Order: sequence, then structure tokens, then C-alpha cells
Amino acid sequence: MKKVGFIGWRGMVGSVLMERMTAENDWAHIAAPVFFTTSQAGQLGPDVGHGTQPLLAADDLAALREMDVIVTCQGGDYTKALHPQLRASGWDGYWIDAASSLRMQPDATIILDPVNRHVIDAALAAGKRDFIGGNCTVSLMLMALGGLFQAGLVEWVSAMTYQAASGAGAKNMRELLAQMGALNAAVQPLLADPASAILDIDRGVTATLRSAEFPTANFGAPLAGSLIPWIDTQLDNGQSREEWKGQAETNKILGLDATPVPIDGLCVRVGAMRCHSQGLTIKLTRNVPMPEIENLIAAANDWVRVIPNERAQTVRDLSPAAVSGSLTIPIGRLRKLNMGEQYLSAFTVGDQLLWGAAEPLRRMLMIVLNR
Ligand SMILES: NC(=O)C1=CN([C@@H]2O[C@H](COP(=O)(O)OP(=O)(O)OC[C@H]3O[C@@H](n4cnc5c(N)ncnc54)[C@H](OP(=O)(O)O)[C@@H]3O)[C@@H](O)[C@H]2O)C=CC1
Ligand SMILES: N[C@@H](CC(=O)OP(=O)(O)O)C(=O)O
Repeated sequence: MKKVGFIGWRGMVGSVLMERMTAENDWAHIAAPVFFTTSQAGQLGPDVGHGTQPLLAADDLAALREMDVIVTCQGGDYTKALHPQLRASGWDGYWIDAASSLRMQPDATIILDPVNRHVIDAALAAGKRDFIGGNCTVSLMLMALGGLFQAGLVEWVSAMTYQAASGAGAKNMRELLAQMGALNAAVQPLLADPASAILDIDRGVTATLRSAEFPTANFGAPLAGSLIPWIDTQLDNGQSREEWKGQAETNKILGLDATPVPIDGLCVRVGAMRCHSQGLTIKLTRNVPMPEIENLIAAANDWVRVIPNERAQTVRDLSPAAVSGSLTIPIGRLRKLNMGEQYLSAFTVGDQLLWGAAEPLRRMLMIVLNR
């Protein structure tokens, strides 16, 4: 059995990974998992059915080099610091990583096996060793639209996103709730009085959103009762880095770098907790009837679910509230747009901590362990 080391296992993404591995009984495939830490070396690690062992230091190169497989959810700074040292030392184990740092490196493969198992298998056969989870928005879009890409039906995509607080980290999720609480508290007496005027309540909310005391240390702006139309850093061409990832990562995942499909849009942070939603405009390469489109999308993988373009089911099933904590990828609002028969609209929602982060890593680990 291969030796597997875990770094970042107690963070938000790492905890979801641990939960999923337990739910799928994955620990049975690992003789003695080794847990590392950047801050708690020597303390007892988690018990995943093999007893507890002291945590090892995550910068202990000798201990890391003992591993056949390293799975890290620790973040990009850790990857940038340790991965080059390990490879320079001659370590040729499998590196499975949630961080973005290595994704576009020529030797790295972006993993989303329900969509690109053929790319992963080719990389393994070619002796590649770096397998990196994709950007959450990209992975969730591909889980939803994989059937259309597979059929060669996508000429281009414009994605307008509605991204959850969790994508910015655990502290940001707390800050969103603190903002919600502050807004409610500011107008509580007026809310409790059914005779109060709604415009007075609204004035109180707006004043609170704009007040210096409103908690914005992590987001840098109000999110509850508002939104933030910029995610990640600014690029010279006017895109945000999150928007740039759409085309770059999608084409790398699909192995289409030679003839890339154009993908662009606007990425927006909204007050959802852990589900990213996306409104998609798709230009098809040819006019295909709606039932065929729906069949292609639905048949692409075991998690995508087509929601009929009908009000009651859409409101019930196509929202962060419905999807949070589940692996299901609903896609709905499917219809041809006024622009013409080759223009398709779609709306999809996905849990960004599951298919957006932890699940592709978990599945890649199982692919490697079962080789
Ligand atoms: N958040 C997301 O949506 C996504 C994140 N990623 C990637 O995953 C990386 C990790 O993200 P995320 O899980 O959100 O990061 P977290 O901040 O939740 O965890 C990162 C590390 O912080 C340390 N830590 C310190 N205090 C605590 C505490 N009280 N509870 C838990 N951990 C603590 C842990 O390291 P230690 O045990 O060593 O102290 C932990 O591994 C990101 O940097 C990114 O590269 C990828 C896709 C999506
Ligand atoms: N940038 C994403 C989360 C994330 O971690 O993305 P990446 O893995 O590409 O850095 C968001 O804010 O929603």
C-alpha cells in the first residue's frame, strides 16, 4: 500500500476532504495516513480508523520524501515553498493539490475526472506526477456543461457568476454572517413594529452598510445587502484573475489548448455561503434541438441534473439553499435566446467546497491508489 501524507487537512477545504473520505470509506485504501501541520507539530493527529499519531512538521523534507503521495489543501504559499524543494531533491511521488499555484505549469494536470479522465489517464501514462484541482467556478461549470463540450457543441461561453463567501475563506464566511447580523440589529425596533415604514427601514440599512463600524475587514466592502463585482487580483487587460481562469483552465482541463474555446464573463461575489451559481450564455457550433441538448447534458456524468425550465421546480431546486452540502450539480433555465437558435441560456449551481475543491482531489487520490 502507498504511503499518503496530508497537509491542510484541518482547514475548511481539508475538513470537507476528510469528511468525504470518511463517508466513502477511502481510509481503508491507506495503510497508515500521515498527517502534517504548519503550526501544531507534535500534537496528536486525527483518528481516521488507524489510531492517532503525533503530527509531523509540514516543512520536514525528509518526512515528506517518505510519502508516495502528498495531498495538500494548505494553500498556494505552502505549495510555492515546498513543492520546488521536494522535486529538486529528487522526490518523484504524486502531488495532489487544491491550490492554484501549479495549475498552469506545463508538467501539471488539472483534475476533474468525470470530465477529463482521458486527460488524467494520459498524464499518468506519461509519468506525470503533479495533479491539481481546478478553480471552483471552472470545475462547477464543466460538471454542468461537460456533455456539450464532449459533443463539440460549444463555440464560446459567457459566464456571469454569483460566487459564495466560502471561496474567499472561512473568515469571510463569518464576516458575511456578522454583516447580516449588523444589518438586522440596526433596524430591529422598526422591523418589530408592523406599522413602521419600509423606507425608514431601508434608510437605516443603507446608513449601516455605509457606516465606518460595519464589519468589512476581510471583504473590504459590504457583501450582505450588497455585492462585490470583483474577485481575485486585477490583470492588465481589465479582467479579474478569476475571470481569466475561465478560459485558461477550462481549455487545459479539456486538453483543448491548441484550439481553445473562448470563455469570458464577469465574476461577482454575492451573499451566498458555499454555493457558486453561474448564468451562462452559450454559442453553439450548430443549431441543436432542445431535447437533444438536455439529453447530452444529463448523460455526461452521475451528478449533473437537468431542471426543467419551469418556475416551481426552478425556484425549488436551482438555488444555493437547495444545493449546499450536496454533490448534485443542477442546471436549468435552459432555453434558446432571442439572438438566434445557436444561442443557449443556462443557470447552474454547485457546492464550491465539494466539486469546487475537495471532491476532485479525493477522487484523484483514489485513482492513484488503485493503479
Ligand atoms: N476556500 C476555497 O473555496 C478554496 C480553496 N482552495 C485552496 O485551498 C487552500 C486552503 O483553503 P481553506 O481550506 O479555505 O483554508 P483555511 O484557512 O481554512 O485552512 C488553511 C490552514 O490554516 C491553518 N489553521 C490555522 N488556524 C486554523 C483553525 N482554527 N482551523 C483550521 N485551520 C487552521 C491550518 O493549517 P495547520 O494545521 O498547518 O496550522 C489549515 O490547514 C486555499 O489557500 C486555496 O489554495 C481551493 C479551492 C477552493
Ligand atoms: N477564487 C475562488 C476560490 C479559490 O480558491 O479559487 P482558486 O482555487 O482558483 O484560487 C473564489 O473566490 O470563489
